[in-house]
Parts: sequence; C-alpha cells; structure tokens
Amino acid sequence: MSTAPLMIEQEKIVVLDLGSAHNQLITRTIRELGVYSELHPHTVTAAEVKNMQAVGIILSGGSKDAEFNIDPEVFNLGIPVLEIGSKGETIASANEEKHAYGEQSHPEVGQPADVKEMLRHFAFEICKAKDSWTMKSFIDVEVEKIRSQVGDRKVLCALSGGVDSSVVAALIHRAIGDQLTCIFVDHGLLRKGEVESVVDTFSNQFHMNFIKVDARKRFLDKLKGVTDPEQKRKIIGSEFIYVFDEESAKLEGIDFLAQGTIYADIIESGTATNEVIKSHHNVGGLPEDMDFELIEPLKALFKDEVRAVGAELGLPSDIVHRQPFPGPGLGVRVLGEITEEKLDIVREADWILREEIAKAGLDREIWQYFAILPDIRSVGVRNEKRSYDYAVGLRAVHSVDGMTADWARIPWDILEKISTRITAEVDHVNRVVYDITAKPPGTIEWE
Ligand SMILES: Nc1ncnc2c1ncn2[C@@H]1O[C@H](COP(=O)(O)OP(=O)(O)OP(=O)(O)O)[C@@H](O)[C@H]1O
Repeated sequence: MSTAPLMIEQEKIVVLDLGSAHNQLITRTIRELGVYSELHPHTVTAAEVKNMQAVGIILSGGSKDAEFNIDPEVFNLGIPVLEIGSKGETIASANEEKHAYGEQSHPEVGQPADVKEMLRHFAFEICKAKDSWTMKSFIDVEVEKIRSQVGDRKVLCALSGGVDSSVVAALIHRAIGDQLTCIFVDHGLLRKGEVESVVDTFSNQFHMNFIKVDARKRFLDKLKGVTDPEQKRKIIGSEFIYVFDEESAKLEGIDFLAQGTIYADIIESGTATNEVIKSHHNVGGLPEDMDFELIEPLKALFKDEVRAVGAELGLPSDIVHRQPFPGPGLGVRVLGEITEEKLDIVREADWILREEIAKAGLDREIWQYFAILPDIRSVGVRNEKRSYDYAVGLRAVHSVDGMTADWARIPWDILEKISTRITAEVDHVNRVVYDITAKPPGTIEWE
C-alpha cells in the first residue's frame, strides 16, 4: 500500500491501517456516504497526511498495540481523529475541540447501521465533510486528468470484456476518443454470446478503434493433449502475451498502456501502485518490460464503484454486471484435455443455466454461477437405448469477496428445469450434478 494519495485533489477521510479486519469496510462505508476515503498504512507521517487534503482521520484497529506506533504529530494537525478498536468499538476521538465519543460500535456484519451512523456523524458533524463523492464527479475529474496526461498521444488497452478493462476503455474513450485503440483477443474460451456482446458494444455502439484478434485455433492447437491444470493456465497466459505482443507491434506511435487496476488490486498487492503492472491475473498479464507508460484511472475505486462508473458511461448491463470470470476462461471449466466439442458442451450448458437463473430472478442474487465439464462419462438411457455420455457439473455460490463462499440453495424446481433442459438440449450430456461444497474446503472454480 502506498503512502501517496490516489485522488490527490479530492477532499477525503484518511483511514490508517492499524491492523483491523474492518479497514476496507470502514473506507467503503464512508464512500457510500458520499465522502471520498482512502486507506493508508500506519507508517504514514503527519506531513504526508497534511498533504492529502484530509478533513478527518480514522485510526482503525489495535491502536494500543506498540507495533502500531503512529506519528504523534498526526494528533496536532488540527484534523479530527476517530479511533476505532480492532473489535470495532470507538476507543476515543480527539480533535482540536477535544470531542469525545463514548458510544460502542461494532462494524461486524450484522450491525452495519450502527457503524454507518457513527461514520456519518464523524464525517458530516465533526469533520464537516461535503458529500461530493459521486461517480459522475469522478468521471469529470478523471477525463480531465487523462486528457492532460495524454495530450495528443496514443493509448493502447487490452480489453477482455471483463468489468475492469471494459470500464477503463469506456472512460479513456470518453476522454480522448480515437487516440485510444483496444485489442480484444478471442481465445475461444469465452462463454456463449460474450464475443458478440464485446464486439457489439465497443465496435458498433462506442465506435472505438477496436481490434478483435481471432486466435481460437492457435490456443486450441497449443492446448492439444494437455491435461494438467497448471500447465493449461500457463499455456493460455503465455499465448495471450504472444498474441497481444504481435498485434500491438503492428500499431505505431503508442505511448501509453491502459490497465484496469482497481483498489482491491492495490490494497491486496501491498505495493506502490504505479510501478506494478497488474500482476495477479490468471491470464498471465502483460510482460513487465513493455515499453509503455501506464494509465490506471480506476485504481482508487472499489468494484461496485467501477460498475457504477461503467453504467454512468453507458456500458450495457451484461458487461457492467458481469460475474467474476477466470482469466483462462472456460479453459479451467473443461477439466482434462480441452477440445472444441467439450467447449461447445460447457458453453451450451452454461447458457441454459444462466437463462434459467435470470428467468427465476436470481441473477443478481447469486454471486457466481456456471457449468463445468468434468472429465467423466457415465451410463444413461436415451430413447430407450443405453448411452455413455458426459456429466455436467453446476456450481452456484454466494460470496462477498471470493475468499470464502457458500453454495447457493437454488430451489429444487429450478434445478430440475435446468437439468431437464441441459440433458434434452445439449448433445452428449446424460447427467447433471450440483456441487454442494463450500469454500473452504472446495474452491469456487474446479481447476
Ligand atoms: N481475451 C483478452 N483480450 C484482451 N485483453 C485481455 C484478455 N484477457 C485478459 N486481458 C487483459 O488482462 C487483464 C487481466 O486479466 P484478468 O482475466 O485477470 O481480468 P480481471 O483482472 O478480472 O480484469 P477484467 O475485469 O478486465 O477482465 C485484463 O484487465 C485485460 O486488460
């Protein structure tokens, strides 16, 4: 985590990380109130805080602990300070007028109203913050920043059709129009309808400089005969880089690379952001030695804020609300060797699942749901004849951040409908199973 502010000019409440598990929740809650907030390490100095346009400071968690000694000058800045203990209780608060709070609050899930009230009181009554943090104002500010950073030069964006890179592309396009070029690699591992939706949105509706690379055959050839999951991921990742490198080499005069880095990437990577190229991605990411300056306009935003920016920029709902989808795509949902036939099966089964979940009105309720094709065939009967065909797995989970998950209690009759449709409509499937494993001990994806 960097000590430099991400939104420099924006008035903010600074949350200092003293080891509480609630830090992110507190930061988000303040933003939901309409006040921008950033999380910073406890090692930040008073002088640094002073330069952050801070109107309030929150010390969050374990502040009595010696290992979290903070710069004592922080208390002398004339900026209100609120201390929240590691269990969420208000320990004390101090500011120039020595306001004190006796109330006890617990920002655990289950009592969010209390915390929100406490934070609202602190932000507006004590800090006199303005509720000026909206996604519309964010877009206005960022558009200006991008314009002055880029000038008349050119920007390249690797567009996956996922939420982050789609919103980055739309935002930069709003700022500089044709100076942006997007490259979308169709590796043949996307779900049904996704390629069409990406092309339609960015090429037909936004009229972007949009390059779609059809690399389906190339990826399948490389994956032929490979069954080991790690090996599959590696091949998909490195092939993506080759393809992207080849395509970008054809373009001239590009100075910048746009990245969909978001706040979670920064908080989780624990490093100064602007030096890191998004490193966690499964797709392998782009090589560190690419000769581009980075533009990362979403790096201060939480995921729900990114979605709100996307909606404000006019991106369609299927992109803005796209479920988390692994970088290697269906490559990790076809277990064992990947073939065209198996990809088709999983794509069709997944489509039916998505359709029925949407029809039942559960599509926003369930965090993630998808079909898997395990490498299993079993015996069944079809038209009074013995069949020996594939089993399809269904997975649907509730989760907040993907770290833990519980399986979704989809009503039986909906599961029945999905199963009946899959076995009737998808060739070579004679059995459907539902995964009832939580994470842990399972993972959300099967590979
Ligand atoms: N098929 C693709 N075509 C072009 N770029 C891609 C593709 N897949 C991934 N990328 C690029 O690599 C980045 C990281 O990919 P990853 O699959 O880990 O997605 P992510 O972190 O969820 O972001 P996103 O929401 O943009 O997909 C993407 O943001 C995008 O810039």
